[in-house]
Amino acid sequence: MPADPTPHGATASGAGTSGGSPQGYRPGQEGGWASGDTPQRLAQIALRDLPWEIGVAKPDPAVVVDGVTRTFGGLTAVSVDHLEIQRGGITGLIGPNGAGKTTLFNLLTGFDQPDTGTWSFNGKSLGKLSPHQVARMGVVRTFQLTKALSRLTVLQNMLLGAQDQKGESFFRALVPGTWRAQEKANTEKAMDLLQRFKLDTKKDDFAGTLSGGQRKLLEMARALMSDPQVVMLDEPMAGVNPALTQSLLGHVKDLREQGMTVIFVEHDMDVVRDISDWVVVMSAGKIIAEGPPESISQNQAVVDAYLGAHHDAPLSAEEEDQVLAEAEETIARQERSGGDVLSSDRPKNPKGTDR
Ligand SMILES: Nc1ncnc2c1ncn2[C@@H]1O[C@H](COP(=O)(O)OP(=O)(O)OP(=O)(O)O)[C@@H](O)[C@H]1O
Repeated sequence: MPADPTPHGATASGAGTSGGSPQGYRPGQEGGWASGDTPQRLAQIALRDLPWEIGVAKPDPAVVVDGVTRTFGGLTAVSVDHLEIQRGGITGLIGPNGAGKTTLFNLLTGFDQPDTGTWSFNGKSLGKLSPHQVARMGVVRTFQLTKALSRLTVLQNMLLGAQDQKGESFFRALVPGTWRAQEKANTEKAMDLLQRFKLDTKKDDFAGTLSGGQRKLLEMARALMSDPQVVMLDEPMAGVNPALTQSLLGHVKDLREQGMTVIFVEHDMDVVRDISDWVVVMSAGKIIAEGPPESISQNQAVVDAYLGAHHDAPLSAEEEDQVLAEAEETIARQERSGGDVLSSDRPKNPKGTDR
């Protein structure tokens, strides 16, 4: 835990009152908000003043998680007592391989169902909803291993991300005039986004021909087709070459500037420090710390469970064997499930991070 768990002299009592106003600051106060501050700036100020405590209430939470557990056989993959995600902020979710980050993403977005617990967005329960229904409510995610469909073009992939595609409905399809207009609007929107992500010249290329970084960009652009309010990014930088990293980072920051709430999983601590307003650390399914980025490296539990790991050293022969065994297990599991496995099934790095 931090030496001073209530930095800047804030108290826990200021947190937890929803309604959109950060507590503990008044206009004109040193370091406080000014009338011209953007909602994002207000979110940053509000988060900066919170105690660095697990489960701390946020001034204006977009997502609230309570008592969510998910077990696989005897393994507890996720066990989160209470977590609030501040609206309009960028929250980094970090932790060693196998900590439960992807499983938590899967649960929050309807790709998996928990054993226990509730979670909500804007006060509305997201429990028992399908991924499609969750996306309609405004919460979308991307995947560690991108789900771009290789044999569809870039533009077709984008159009798949659009909500309320009237052309998908049988009865509406009988009245093509209704969906042609929407298809046109969706195509225009897709092209705007592709331009923003510098993929417009590739619109007719098959997604399978894109580089790893370009696929990540496509996945992010596609997620935006449904006008989400919360965007959950699972390792957006993994496998991206340095030339594209800055561009991707810029796009993530842009999401916040446009008023979206961002939650992202990342192993690269430089990236986490650069873009996060708040960091949540998981280990063995539990949240072991929460705080602003600068608080994390001071937290002994985090250093012990994650940062202090010898993850920059080369793999030993035993660790290589472990990676190979896990890869074989993943492939076998993929074959058993007909190839449709979630990204959480990929092999783990025994060093604790992917760096
Ligand atoms: N479908 C599944 N079946 C069985 N076990 C699973 C399944 N999905 C995840 N697990 C297990 O749950 C634990 C949490 O996995 P998860 O992928 O959520 O961790 P993570 O923090 O996202 O790791 P990484 O950083 O490697 O992606 C791991 O021990 C993993 O092996």
